[in-house]
Amino acid sequence: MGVAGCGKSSLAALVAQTQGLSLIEGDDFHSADSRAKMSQGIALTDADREGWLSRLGEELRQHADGAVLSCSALKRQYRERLRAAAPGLRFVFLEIDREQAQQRVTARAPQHFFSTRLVDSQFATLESPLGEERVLRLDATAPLARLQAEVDAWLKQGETA
Ligand SMILES: Nc1ncnc2c1ncn2[C@@H]1O[C@H](COP(=O)(O)OP(=O)(O)OP(=O)(O)O)[C@@H](O)[C@H]1O
Ligand SMILES: O=C(O)[C@H](O)[C@@H](O)[C@H](O)[C@H](O)CO
Repeated sequence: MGVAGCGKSSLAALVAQTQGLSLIEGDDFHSADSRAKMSQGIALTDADREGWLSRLGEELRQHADGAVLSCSALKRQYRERLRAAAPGLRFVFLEIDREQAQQRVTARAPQHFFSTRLVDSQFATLESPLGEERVLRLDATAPLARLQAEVDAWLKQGETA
């Protein structure tokens, strides 16, 4: 989880591969309207995210033996929705600052639907998950291989906040 550009998709794909788990790419489950809004620089609302979270919850239920989900999960209420669908769900929080996120989103803009104008709104919406159960905070600017190793170690050792 984390704001646009923090590296959710990149890390989730690596973790899914090394753990032998299915990958659920959260962006694939946004409605066409939501994707159009984001590409036009219009931030999603709770109502926009409602059906999306239901679809993601359904995906998690269908992968009861485990999966890796890349999902912004910016607000606590969104995370609670996902936890309700998958009790014991763990969250890896990729923490990044505004400047770095903006840089990454701008650099990938030619190949990505997400508008470079929406980075500020991602930070305005973000409610830190620190203090919630089963959350691992990682520095999103560390090399991907190191992030993946940290996640693997965390999964192996059991819960660490
Ligand atoms: N640890 C990292 N170090 C350097 N660059 C990274 C790292 N993780 C991701 N990136 C790069 O940052 C950009 C954003 O990564 P990615 O698409 O995985 O983020 P995201 O959080 O899934 O974004 P979104 O949800 O907005 O699609 C990509 O260009 C990716 O190659
Ligand atoms: O909740 C949201 O606002 C969205 O899920 C976004 O975070 C983007 O889809 C994603 O980051 C793509 O760049």
